[in-house]
Amino acid sequence: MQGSLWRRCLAQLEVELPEQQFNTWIRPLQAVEDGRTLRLLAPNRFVVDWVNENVAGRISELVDAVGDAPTPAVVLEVGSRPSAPAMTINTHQPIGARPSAPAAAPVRDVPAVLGSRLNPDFTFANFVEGKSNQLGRAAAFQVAENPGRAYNPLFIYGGVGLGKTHLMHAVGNMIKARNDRARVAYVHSERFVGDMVKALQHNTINDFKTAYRSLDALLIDDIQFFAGKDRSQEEFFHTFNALFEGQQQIILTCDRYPKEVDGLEERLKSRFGWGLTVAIEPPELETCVAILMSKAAATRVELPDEVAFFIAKRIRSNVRELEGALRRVVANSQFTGRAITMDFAKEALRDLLALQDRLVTIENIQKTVAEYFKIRVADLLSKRRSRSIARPRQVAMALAKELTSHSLPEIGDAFGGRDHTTVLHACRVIKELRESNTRTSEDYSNLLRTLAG
Ligand SMILES: Nc1ncnc2c1ncn2[C@@H]1O[C@H](COP(=O)(O)OP(=O)(O)OP(=O)(O)O)[C@@H](O)[C@H]1O
Repeated sequence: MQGSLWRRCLAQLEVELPEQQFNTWIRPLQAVEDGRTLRLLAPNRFVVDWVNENVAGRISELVDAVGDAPTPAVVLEVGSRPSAPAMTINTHQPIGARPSAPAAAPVRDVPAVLGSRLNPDFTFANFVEGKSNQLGRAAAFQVAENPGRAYNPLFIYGGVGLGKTHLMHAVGNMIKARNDRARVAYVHSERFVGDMVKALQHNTINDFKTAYRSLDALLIDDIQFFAGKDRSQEEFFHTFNALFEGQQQIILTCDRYPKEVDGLEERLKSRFGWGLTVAIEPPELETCVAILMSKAAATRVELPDEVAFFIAKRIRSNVRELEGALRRVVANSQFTGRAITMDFAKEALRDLLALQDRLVTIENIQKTVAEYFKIRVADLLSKRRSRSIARPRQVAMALAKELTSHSLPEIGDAFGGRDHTTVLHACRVIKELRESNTRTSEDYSNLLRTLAG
């Protein structure tokens, strides 16, 4: 059982920390208490580093406050207890709900209704690691090594084309590589909805249910498509519960943090947070360059460093666009027989770059918003809180969220180093005001038109 001292600390931390932080960093900790020491075992070094930097002091204070004298020493390290699944610190997880997968199913193939749609090209080996995706990759790798037991569900979210699907397939491929009898299915959420509708029409919903529930791992991509589809959510809710209780692995991706998906049932949102929720951020320049080099090497194309840097600097939106640009350069070079040089790349990408130049940047938004409200950009970045500055700042933040692929922390940074929760708050306020206040609604629409045409 989980030690009572840590349980009391946990209860307090759950109240004090934002839910996402608590779920990501604190919930995965496993506690071992012996009266003198409270050992906190973290699944990997990222968790250790984060806890050390952000909450270690607070944990010590809480242990001081709630522990018996003499206060136990707190030790934080990477590790896990041997019987991890039953003892994982997960206040919602039914402990020992079902110890193992159902007894030997007669056929171990993925049922026909699902088909195995894993893409063999998406592996860990060709996934380039960088600061932006480090935690996501580490978590995915652990899930692949220990499906159903490391983090369940694993929820990966982030903007388009940043590698969520790639990571998800990488997990599936690794699970299959380690155990070719494992039933792993990748299903886009639109396909789930479509298959379910068909099953209802053809009266085969029971087969549909059995098929999904017999999996060892279910990977569902882009779950934002479930929004507003109540019957599918209902079905998925039961599938989720059945898999979760059987300790079968669930991996989900989404273009945003689960709580922010409008039209998704609360009970699903809360379940999505039971395991680990990780964000994939847009890659920084060096990672973009490394991705380009790796993709070029995979197709045996020689890509000079300076050209890789040039493409990475100019195409900043996402990895898919980056790949598209590289493909275009390579195709042109193969077609014309010319070597890939800087001049060649500039020429090959001329149209794309012109388009890119017209894309909206945060700086551009700040400039336009400042002009519109007749204030200075510096005001937007300042700490001033008067309404005449704070409201335009919130509008600018909401526009940055809507029109760019930058993450909330990046937007916060670009507005004078603000926290991502401030950006989130701004987006919510503006969304509400656009519905209730004509003035704000008009201002916002005018700005949208100016910026995005
Ligand atoms: N870190 C990376 N290393 C190598 N390739 C990457 C990386 N990140 C993304 N990619 C590549 O970028 C392309 C887009 O990635 P992917 O389809 O996984 O994005 P996504 O986040 O699922 O996007 P969407 O939300 O649109 O589904 C893929 O070809 C993928 O291989």
